[in-house]
Amino acid sequence: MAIVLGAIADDFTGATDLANNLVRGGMRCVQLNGVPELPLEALVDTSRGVDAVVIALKSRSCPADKAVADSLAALAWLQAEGVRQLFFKYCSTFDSTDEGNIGPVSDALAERLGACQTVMVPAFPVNGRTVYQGHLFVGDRLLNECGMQHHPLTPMRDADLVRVLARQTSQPVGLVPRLVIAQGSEATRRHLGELSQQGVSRAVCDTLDEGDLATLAAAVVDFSLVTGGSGLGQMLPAQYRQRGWLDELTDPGQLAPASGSALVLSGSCSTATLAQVDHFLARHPGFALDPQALAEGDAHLGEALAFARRALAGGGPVLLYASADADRVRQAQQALGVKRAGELVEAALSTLASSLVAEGVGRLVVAGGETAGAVVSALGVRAMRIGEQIAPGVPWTQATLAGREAPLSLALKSGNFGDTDFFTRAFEVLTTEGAP
Ligand SMILES: Nc1ncnc2c1ncn2[C@@H]1O[C@H](COP(=O)(O)OP(=O)(O)OP(=O)(O)O)[C@@H](O)[C@H]1O
Ligand SMILES: O=C(O)[C@@H](O)C(=O)CO
Repeated sequence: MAIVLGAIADDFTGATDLANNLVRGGMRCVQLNGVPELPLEALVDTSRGVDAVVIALKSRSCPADKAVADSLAALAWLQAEGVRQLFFKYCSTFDSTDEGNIGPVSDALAERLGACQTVMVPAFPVNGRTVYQGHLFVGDRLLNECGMQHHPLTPMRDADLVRVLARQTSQPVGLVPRLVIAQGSEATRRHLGELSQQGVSRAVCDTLDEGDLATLAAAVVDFSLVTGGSGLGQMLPAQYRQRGWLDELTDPGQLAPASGSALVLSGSCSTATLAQVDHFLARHPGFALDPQALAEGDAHLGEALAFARRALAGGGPVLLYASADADRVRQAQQALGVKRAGELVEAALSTLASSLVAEGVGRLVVAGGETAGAVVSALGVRAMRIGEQIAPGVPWTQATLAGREAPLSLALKSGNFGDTDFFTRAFEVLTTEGAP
């Protein structure tokens, strides 16, 4: 059967989040990192069939024109592969700035696809992200009070998504309210049609729970372009199956047993990650990277590497992190600039990953989407298979690396996903070589 869904994710953790939900919905899904340069068949084994391809980009916080260019290149590749529906995946906390990139990328994709209207469905209720009257909540807090107002790159200081999106696009933005969604998919489709007649081409959708997501999935299954978080991706496979676009439920297959030592790299400063770092450090060794020390030369990075080597020789797992609270992030950003502080951390974690994977790390957890994009690109990971779920939105994945016999097991954790014990639990749920 043809590829049903092509997705473009604006960061790497978001891509594995979506791929995970598609696999759990019974789709055979492949994640490709960066705009592919070769046809699918040249990149992965397609003999079991592929229902969905998720392309991970690092386009969330780069300049809007680059995000648009990369997304259009990814779309061209997906169109050449012949996908039925296009999904633009962004964060369940709608991470963006007033310049973009959600608005400009959605506009460019819609224009190229000839889509008169698309929906914005960021909600991911299982992880506490819901939308009501167009306002995004994380748990019981509005988006701008949940910690996201301190994000190092895309601080979210407004919870009203209609207003947030309106600042990023010249397209008219409207709302599909819960009152309509509660009446079912027919009423929702009708409401979208009415909005379209009024010229509203971007529809932010309220969503309180998975029932609402299922209703929305049924209402938009025939749209050429949908946008949102992985929650919508969780519900689309059932719609595709009803239309006969998918084979009966497929077994996503198991990953090979993992091998090699265990390392966690964290560049995420999100609230959940900070608690996970503390929890890990109470049990295992860790080294804190300081962006200002990194700016002074290679010595700090050398210390981190030496620390990791010693600790990994002791059995691991080991944590190397730049994760810091809002005050320390602000301090680093004031001294170095926002961009440079982020780049120094991403470059350091990428260098550490490359050295330590070459020396035998085989189980790697990376926290943070931008961080994961940098690390995974530095490792040269082009394609990933999805395996067991560690927490909602975070699966183990496996990649084949040039010059490495055993596959690398990789988990890319979105900043605010996972319970406090995520970094230790991740290694416990992974099947390792020699385990009974
Ligand atoms: N101590 C620090 N000072 C300044 N910037 C930092 C510091 N630590 C990390 N950063 C930067 O902050 C950014 C964090 O973004 P990242 O996407 O990796 O995490 P996240 O937003 O929590 O994750 P996600 O996008 O998956 O929710 C990165 O660019 C990282 O390099
Ligand atoms: O949707 C989410 O919250 C995540 O997949 C993500 O994109 C974090 O970067």
